[in-house]
Amino acid sequence: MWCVRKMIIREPANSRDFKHYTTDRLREEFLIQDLFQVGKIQRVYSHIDRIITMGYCPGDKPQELGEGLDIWSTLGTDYFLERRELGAINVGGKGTIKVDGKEFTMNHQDGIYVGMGAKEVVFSSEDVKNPAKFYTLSAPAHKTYPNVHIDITKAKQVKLGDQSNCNKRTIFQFLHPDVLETCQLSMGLTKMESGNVWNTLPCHTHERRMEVYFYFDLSEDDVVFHLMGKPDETRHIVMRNEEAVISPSWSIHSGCGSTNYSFIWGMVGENKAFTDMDGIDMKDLK
Ligand SMILES: O=C[C@H](O)[C@@H](O)CC(=O)C(=O)O
Ligand SMILES: [Zn+2]
Repeated sequence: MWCVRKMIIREPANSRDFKHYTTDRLREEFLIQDLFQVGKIQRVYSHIDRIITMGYCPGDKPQELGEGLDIWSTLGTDYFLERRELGAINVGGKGTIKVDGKEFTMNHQDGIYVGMGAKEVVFSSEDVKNPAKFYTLSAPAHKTYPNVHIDITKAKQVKLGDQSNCNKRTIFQFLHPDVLETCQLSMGLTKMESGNVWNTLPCHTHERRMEVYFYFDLSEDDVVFHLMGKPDETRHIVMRNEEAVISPSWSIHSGCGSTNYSFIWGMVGENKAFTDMDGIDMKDLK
């Protein structure tokens, strides 16, 4: 893992090398920690589809999207969103996001899409004691679509699973073609019901898109065993509250919690077809 001018860089991993990774190596390559430290910004740039996973947690001072970054030497542009789009969901207290002077109120669980070309994006918290936590993804873009604020009631809902399989959950699709337009970024939030612990089972891959999962709503003593790898060669990463994990296109991404939890998923790649998945038969898992 290496850090270039305040952004951690993650290189892609191939599935043949992946088989030999130790627990430490798995965590170094795929796990993203320390997303929300008041007054600090976390940014992890993956060479897989060039997705950037970020955490903004403003204290008494607002935070600017590209703050502290040498934009030219990291992104090769004059400003952060010159050739990029962005999605964010607030998992903390009330805050605001100002996009080129227009202020969007961001309540807990509100999402936003910011299109290519926005010059200034500023994150603020209303109450420093209960700061906003903006989980933010950005991907390369080549066209400008309008900025849209989406509260959770405007997200498209899909109910999946059942209590007897411990996987009853609701998928809230925020950045989805039926809700708003993006170039390539898809994003949403999945909530497990009480007593339900398995996400994304039966599991899948999607050769055409990579995905990042961000787990939250967990207590200090709870964990999610996040499963990854080729379906016949799985590994796990123990994840704690407010940590994210990168999933290459060849990898499953599923998990089992010590309790119920929520997670934000984000995808980039060839298409935005949420249902374009290569389903894995339970019998083929190893
Ligand atoms: O490709 C789609 C993603 O893996 C997730 O949206 C799956 C998910 O939220 C779930 O099944 O609970
Ligand atoms: Zn997926």
